[in-house]
Amino acid sequence: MSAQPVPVGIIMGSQSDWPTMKEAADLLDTLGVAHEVRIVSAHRTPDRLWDYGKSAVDRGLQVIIAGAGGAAHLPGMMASKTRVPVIGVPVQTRALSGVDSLYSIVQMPRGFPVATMAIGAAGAANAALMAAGILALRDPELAARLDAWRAELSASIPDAPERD
Ligand SMILES: Nc1c(C(=O)O)ncn1[C@@H]1O[C@H](COP(=O)(O)O)[C@@H](O)[C@H]1O
Repeated sequence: MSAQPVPVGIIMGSQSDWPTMKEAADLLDTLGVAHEVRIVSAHRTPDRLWDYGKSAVDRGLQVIIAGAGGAAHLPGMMASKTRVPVIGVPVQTRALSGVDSLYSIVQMPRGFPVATMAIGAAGAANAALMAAGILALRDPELAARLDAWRAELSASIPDAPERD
C-alpha cells in the first residue's frame, strides 16, 4: 500500500521566517491537513528551489504556501517552476515593515500568479485557510471541519464592544 501524498508544502526563505510561518502550520494541524515544511530560498538555495518546483506535481502537492521577507522572490520563482498554486506570505521585516516583502510578492507579471496574503502572522494563517478551502472543494470531511472552524470564529465575536 503506497502512502498518501502530502497535499500542502509550506516553504520559507529562512529559519527566521518560522515564527510567522508556524501560524500556517499550526492552523493546518488544527484542520487536519497534512503538510511538509521546508526552508527553500531562491537566493541562497536556488538548486533546492528548482528541485522542489520540478518535483511538486509528481509528488502530489496540491498547494504550496511560500513565505519570505525583504526581496521576497521565493513565491514568484516557485510559481514560475510549477503549476501547483502558490500562496505567498509577505514576512514582516524590520527595515521596511514588510511592505518590501508584499511588493516583491504581489506584482507578478501576467501568466504566473501568486495568491498574495496579508503581511505577517495574519497572512500566514489565512494562507492555511486558503489552502484548506482549495482542498475542501474535493474533500467533504475537510469542508465540514473548515465550516465548523469558521462558525466557531464567528460565534466568538461579541455583538458589541466592551466599554470601559
Ligand atoms: N526573501 C528571501 C529569499 C527568497 O526570496 O528566495 N530567501 C531568503 N529570503 C529572506 O531573507 C530574510 C532574512 O533572512 P535571514 O534572517 O536568514 O538573514 C528572510 O525573511 C527570508 O525569507
